[in-house]
Amino acid sequence: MSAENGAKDGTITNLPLFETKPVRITAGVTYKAFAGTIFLGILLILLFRLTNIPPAGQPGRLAWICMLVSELLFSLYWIITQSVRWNVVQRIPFKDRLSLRCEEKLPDVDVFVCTADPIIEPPTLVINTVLSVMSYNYPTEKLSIYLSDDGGSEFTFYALLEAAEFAKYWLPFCKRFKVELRAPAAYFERNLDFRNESPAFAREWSKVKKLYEDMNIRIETALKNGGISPEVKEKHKGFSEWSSKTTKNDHQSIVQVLIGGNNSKYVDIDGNKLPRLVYLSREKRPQKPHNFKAGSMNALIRVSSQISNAPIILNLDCDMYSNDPDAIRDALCFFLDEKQGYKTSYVQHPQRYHNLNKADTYSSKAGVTHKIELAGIDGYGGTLYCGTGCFHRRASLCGMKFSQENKAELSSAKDEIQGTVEELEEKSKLLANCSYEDGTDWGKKMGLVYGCPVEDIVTGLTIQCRGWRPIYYDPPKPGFLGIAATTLDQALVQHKRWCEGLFQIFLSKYCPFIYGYGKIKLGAQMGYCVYLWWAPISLATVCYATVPTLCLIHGIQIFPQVSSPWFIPFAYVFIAKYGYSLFESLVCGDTFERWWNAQRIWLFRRISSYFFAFTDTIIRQLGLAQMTFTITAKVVNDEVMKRYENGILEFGSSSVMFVIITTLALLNLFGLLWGIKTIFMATTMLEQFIPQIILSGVLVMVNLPVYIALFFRTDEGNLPSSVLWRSVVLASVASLLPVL
Ligand SMILES: O=c1ccn([C@@H]2O[C@H](COP(=O)(O)OP(=O)(O)O[C@H]3O[C@H](CO)[C@@H](O)[C@H](O)[C@H]3O)[C@@H](O)[C@H]2O)c(=O)[nH]1
Ligand SMILES: [Mn+2]
Repeated sequence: MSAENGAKDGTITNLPLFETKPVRITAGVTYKAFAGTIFLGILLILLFRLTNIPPAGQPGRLAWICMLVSELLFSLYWIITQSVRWNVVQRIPFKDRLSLRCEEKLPDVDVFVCTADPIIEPPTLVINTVLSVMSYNYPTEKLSIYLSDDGGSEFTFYALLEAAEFAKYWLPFCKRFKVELRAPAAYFERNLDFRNESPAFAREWSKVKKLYEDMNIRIETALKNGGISPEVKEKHKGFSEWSSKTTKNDHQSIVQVLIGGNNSKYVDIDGNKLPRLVYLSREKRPQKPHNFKAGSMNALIRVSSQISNAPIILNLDCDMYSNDPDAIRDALCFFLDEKQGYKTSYVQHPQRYHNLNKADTYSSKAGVTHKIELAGIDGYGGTLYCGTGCFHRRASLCGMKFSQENKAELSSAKDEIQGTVEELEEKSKLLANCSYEDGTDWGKKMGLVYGCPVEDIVTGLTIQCRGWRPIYYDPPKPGFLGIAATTLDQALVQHKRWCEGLFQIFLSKYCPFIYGYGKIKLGAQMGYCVYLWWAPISLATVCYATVPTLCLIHGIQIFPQVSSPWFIPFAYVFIAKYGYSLFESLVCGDTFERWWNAQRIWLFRRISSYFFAFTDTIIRQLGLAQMTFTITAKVVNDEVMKRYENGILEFGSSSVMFVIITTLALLNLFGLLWGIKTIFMATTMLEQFIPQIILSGVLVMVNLPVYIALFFRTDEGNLPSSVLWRSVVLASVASLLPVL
């Protein structure tokens, strides 16, 4: 307290605006000793495999070699994952000091929100995100919000117009009553106890809620009618940009400054200025590649440089609303700190979600990833840029190299910007045209990097390699909340895209070990590979989930028998690894149930998403296919939602991914049944198969919901019989084929 008081007489300037603390979930030595024992176990396993390869001609030789390769892959991966556990750090900003010291020189901030499709990403969802950032506790004259609409939809434009109107009530309401949650949908969903509130509040609350609901109805009605009424269209010149020929993939640039300029109509009902609000839909032509989200971000960077040119940029996906009205101030501590701030390129928040069910069925929470792994990479200065919830320094995002000299202040550049709103719009349109980037460094050395489905990760890497130091900030109260996948199909498709992109980075010139060599720390290079290796590691999992079972069915032994001393390292590594994984999850706030579900989802991802990502990436590397980007759906019907809330896995289609999952589940069921039969027949060879029977048993337990969906469920989310037949055939053929 006394230090804070000292601020007034200036002594506080030597107190930092943020602090970095090491995090220990176990004492360093304990963990290192423990990891050492696992490492020893791994070496013994590899030694056993190497020294016991069956001679040529004996059945099971190939199977044995597959196991050897898998164990090698697992071992390498285990070593890689150590990097993110040895140097975990926590960042703590002091926004009170910021307010005391920097209130006058707070920089301008531009917020970019990306949307791409009015059906998959409903306009009412998009404007919730927009409203949550418009109402930040930040000087409104320093705040600009840009919505990039890759859907080129007049519904989204219309919704944004409505939001601009509603903001006149919403902002004063939030500020007057210090509302904590500033995304209206989420806010009004909460039950309030009006007994503790003043009558004035209750009155305002009902009034604003009514305004909000009416607005939503207007937007949804327009969508349902498939068009916007002529009366509405007359009210804004912007609608003239749409004609009957406008489609998502074929239209000119549209830039509309909805709020901005010094016109008095841009104030809220209390007479306070509103933040600037801009709608952008960059030009799209069918013959021109548009580079998906990366393309839209680069158009945003250029257009905003024309209109507000703020030195700090916050980048959000359309489903990710701000959950903390002070998030900008927290982030600024990392940029404005007098000693270290000038090195900061971006401040990444973890991706958190507001729609998780209790069991976290699809393991979206990823507690260990967020609390340990990502914070562990930060310890080596390698924080990943994750595409949303990220504050950037405009200079570093635009390709500038870090140098000690450019300690340039994060001052605002808006004085230089001149011209009427119309002039700005016209100039900006040119910057959003698809031909603008021809022959430039955009997508290569400037802005977000093109050509990769995880444009964020690769862009973050290039920024670090230019000498900047990003920060991973995981606040106790989530800064942003998005929508997690609510069906298995969505979850697997999303992970397939990520995994493909990640593996592609590893195979490209951006491979961290090569591109990052000498530029980022070894720990960071390894940390990247925890994710970039998802695809190749899946091969080891596919092998482990099939080969031992197939061997079991054919009476081929693949693990040391239980009485052999060689069995000890296998058992130890298995138990220690999974035991520690459970411990970590619990420490990160998960429950046993969530951890168990996570194991299932990891298995599913690896045998389907990641495996397909591996094969597809190889095909793409051979030049046989082109990059795609499947947008993750953000809405599902009520029935699906109900099942999700009850933690029931949602299959409901005959996707190939499901066929693979089911085939493996059935195969292991066959294996286990064969094992049980052997136990009852009590033959002498039983002992040597116990490890394989246990493995099949564990896999069967993990797959229980699959059997239930196959044989017992009758709801729409079950596994269709076509999947059953196909996988029965596949599993039977696999078990009948001889094991080499
Ligand atoms: O052509 C496109 C495609 C997508 N988007 C936007 O990109 C965002 C992310 O797309 P989404 O389908 O929600 O993908 P996710 O898998 O949820 O996104 C994660 O992974 C992406 C990389 O694969 C990152 O870009 C995202 O920021 C990150 O949240 C959304 O706001 C989209 O509107 C565009 O603007 N243009
Ligand atoms: Mn998303």
